[in-house]
Amino acid sequence: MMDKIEHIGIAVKSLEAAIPLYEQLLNTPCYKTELVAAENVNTAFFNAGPNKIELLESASPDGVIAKFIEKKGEGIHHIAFAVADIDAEMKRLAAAGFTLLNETPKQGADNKLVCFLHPKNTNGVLIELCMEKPAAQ
Ligand SMILES: C[C@@H](C(=O)O)C(=O)SCCNC(=O)CCNC(=O)[C@H](O)C(C)(C)COP(=O)(O)OP(=O)(O)OC[C@H]1O[C@@H](n2cnc3c(N)ncnc32)[C@H](O)[C@@H]1OP(=O)(O)O
Ligand SMILES: [Co+2]
Repeated sequence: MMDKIEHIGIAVKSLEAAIPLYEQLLNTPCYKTELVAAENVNTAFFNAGPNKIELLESASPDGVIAKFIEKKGEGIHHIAFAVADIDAEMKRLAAAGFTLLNETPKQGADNKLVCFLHPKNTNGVLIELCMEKPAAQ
């Protein structure tokens, strides 16, 4: 089962410019920035009630965010749902015919394991599943 919307990802050209703007918009400070090297993105997070906003800036000119902005411009890039068991959700969705963009959960921001679903099977919306990483044994 999908739980709440964990965050909405927004592609921006410049975090330096977008962070103060979103701080003003949401009337709350950015609580963390993080480079997610595996995804080639710099991220910035804000709380919005029970949900979060994730700003995404490409960490290199050939990253997925740079490509997205080149094609579509800045804007909403993905919707992330919190899931309690990412392996079980990935199995369920693959069996239902969705296209998983990674076959095993991968490292996301904020100590999460994540999986993306191709937008071609989800009405043009890139979906992210994310699960809090279990504490190391
Ligand atoms: C840090 C982490 C976290 O929260 O923890 C994150 O969020 S990282 C967030 C950044 N990482 C990711 O997004 C990883 C998953 N994304 C990907 O693997 C890729 O971006 C794909 C979604 C497969 C697209 O890559 P691809 O090389 O195929 O790009 P492309 O430009 O040729 O796009 C193929 C088709 O998908 C569409 N397309 C591309 N990105 C899209 C998006 N974000 N939302 C909706 N549609 C999208 C294009 O317009 C195109 O449609 P047409 O064919 O109709 O022209
Ligand atoms: Co995300």
